[in-house]
Amino acid sequence: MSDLTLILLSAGSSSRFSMDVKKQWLRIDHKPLWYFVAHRLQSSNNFSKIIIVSSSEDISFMKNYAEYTFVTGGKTRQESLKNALVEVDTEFVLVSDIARACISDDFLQRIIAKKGSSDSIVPYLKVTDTIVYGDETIDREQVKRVQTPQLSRTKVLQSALNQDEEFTDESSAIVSNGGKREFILGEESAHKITYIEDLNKIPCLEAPSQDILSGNGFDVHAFDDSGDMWLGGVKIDSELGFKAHSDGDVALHSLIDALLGAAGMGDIGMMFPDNDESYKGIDSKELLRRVVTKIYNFGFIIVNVDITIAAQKPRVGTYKQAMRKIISEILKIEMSRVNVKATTTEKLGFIGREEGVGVYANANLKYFNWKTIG
Ligand SMILES: C[C@@](CO)(OP(=O)(O)O)[C@H](O)COP(=O)(O)OP(=O)(O)OC[C@H]1O[C@@H](n2ccc(N)nc2=O)[C@H](O)[C@@H]1O
Repeated sequence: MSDLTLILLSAGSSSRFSMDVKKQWLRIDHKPLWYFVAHRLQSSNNFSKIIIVSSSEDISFMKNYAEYTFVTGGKTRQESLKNALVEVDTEFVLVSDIARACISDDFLQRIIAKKGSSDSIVPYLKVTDTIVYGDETIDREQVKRVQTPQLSRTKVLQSALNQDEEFTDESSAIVSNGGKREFILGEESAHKITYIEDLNKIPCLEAPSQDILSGNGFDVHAFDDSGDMWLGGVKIDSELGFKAHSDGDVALHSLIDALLGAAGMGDIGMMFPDNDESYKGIDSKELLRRVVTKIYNFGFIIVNVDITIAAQKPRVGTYKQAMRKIISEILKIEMSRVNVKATTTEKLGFIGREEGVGVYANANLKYFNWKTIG
């Protein structure tokens, strides 16, 4: 049984990355970055446990990829680390930032080889530039650029993090609390992805797969006599409405299921339960906006969508263009990539008996190709 646990911190907001996609969801082939890093480190060493720290929204999607121990992060890196340490039951712990994607096997083994020789094993890089601190030029031989992963004695680290002061790395907390650290030479390839430009400095990452990811949706709603009918994001002139918890826009619900399906994110009822009071009467365009935000945040782009409304009534011909316009605006794609069509069922079945409307939808996604930027 290994005496070493791996903690990967991936709860950052990616605010400095300033793109729709959160950096932990950049793809390498089909693997999101967080999973690429965890899988790469797992292949290099037999850890007792691998703990991934992220937001609850990310964790619910991360579980699609692997069965690691997932821990919800805190407001700061230190708080996230304290949350993760609760799950550690080994003498030693290796902590790394998910944004350091290209940690080589040699680098990892050099750190692990030092296990036990100090309270904290800390990789660093030398500085070659002239360093001016305030107005004073300081001796750069004394300056170290500290990296992760850092290997700590678990109990020493837990004690060090109980101080009030916030630290940006484990070794600083440990030394501040009277512990010892030993520096070892790091490596440039363990560069941390912070800004978009950093993507050009990460040699080990191959481009995302360019496969098309296809999903489909189907939804049905019965008519009611509310006279408040919304369909495809557009108000329909009708004495009828749709029986529903939300505004009943069955076309947008079907489109949402197609988008979630293509992304592997389950279905609309999982994301917006129809017994949740906060969705009572909600405008389904708002539900679609939340899904689109999640789609872009998690590293997808929308290629095209196609919607088929199966209904004896209302006739939707005159509304199609308005539907395509509002849907393309919400999806942030050209209107030419949004198709809306309609069909009757030749008076067959519940649709033919004018009891309600059914809608089929297809959506095609791709991974955001970060290799084409910067
Ligand atoms: C939009 C919302 C929110 O207001 O309600 P409506 O306005 O349509 O009523 C819901 O998201 C609309 O969810 P939708 O998925 O269409 O509702 P349902 O068909 O009742 O399914 C609800 C949930 O039950 C699950 N489900 C459904 C059918 C089934 N045989 N087994 C299941 O486990 C589905 O995975 C779904 O997550």
